[in-house]
Amino acid sequence: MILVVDVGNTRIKAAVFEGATLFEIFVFSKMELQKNIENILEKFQNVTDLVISSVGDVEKQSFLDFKKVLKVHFISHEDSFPFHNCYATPKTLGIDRMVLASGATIQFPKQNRLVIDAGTCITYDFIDEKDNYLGGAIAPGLRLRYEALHNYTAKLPLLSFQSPEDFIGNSTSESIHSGVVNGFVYEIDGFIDEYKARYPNFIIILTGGDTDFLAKRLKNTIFANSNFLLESLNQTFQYKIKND
Ligand SMILES: Nc1ncnc2c1ncn2[C@@H]1O[C@H](COP(=O)(O)OP(=O)(O)OP(=O)(O)O)[C@@H](O)[C@H]1O
Ligand SMILES: CC(C)(CO)[C@@H](O)C(=O)NCCC(=O)O
Ligand SMILES: [K+]
Repeated sequence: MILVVDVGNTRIKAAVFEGATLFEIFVFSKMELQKNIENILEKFQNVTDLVISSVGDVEKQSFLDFKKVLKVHFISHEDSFPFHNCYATPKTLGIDRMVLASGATIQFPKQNRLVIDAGTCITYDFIDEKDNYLGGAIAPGLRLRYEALHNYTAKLPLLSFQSPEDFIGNSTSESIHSGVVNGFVYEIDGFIDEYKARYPNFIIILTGGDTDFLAKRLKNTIFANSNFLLESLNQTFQYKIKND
């Protein structure tokens, strides 16, 4: 069994796999990292490998402490990946984006793929049918937009996500919800339309913390899977051990 851990900028997500089978998912904060991993290992005593993809600011040492009991692997730019990286600055490409691109390449062979990860940031990643990773886009995620409005103005309150009544907001809160939520959805649909103008066929995979909310609202057909990064991490690791 392997334990995969995705360290994002907001939360940590972990999952236990045996082959392709996902047993359980865990979500926790950085503060509770070690305690949670200990609990997972207590529950799943057959875990032999810990596989980490991190874009967050968690100390490597927090994971290295587990070296006494299992093998610890940090997915890094030096690993083998199933795509050709055409990014002009491959070393600065986020490991989470590389893992998503691997998952898309492995799960959806021989086709153009667009991966949209709506997390702390929203990222777009495009891998063409010849398995060239081309790049994409990075923008603030949904929650970050609410926070930015509040943090960088004097008068705007910090609101929690709420579906806007209409695109014409008739109060401060409705204006904020419309700007953030409708703006987010229009932006994503707009990006997808740009990709469509360049590539007649591609599949769209949607993942990240805002998957369920977005899946209902986008006009395009998508594969919505909030566990796609965890599944891709498992597949990236299987690919790495076969190819290293
Ligand atoms: N319990 C929660 N805590 C924080 N964000 C949540 C929660 N539930 C849903 N969300 C939504 O998920 C988004 C954050 O996504 P996610 O948790 O995937 O981010 P993350 O942990 O930083 O991961 P990544 O760095 O991979 O984006 C926010 O925009 C927020 O609207
Ligand atoms: C964009 C984020 C923050 C998304 O999690 C992460 O992939 C990252 O830190 N990327 C580095 C920059 C890049 O991907 O080009
Ligand atoms: K993200």
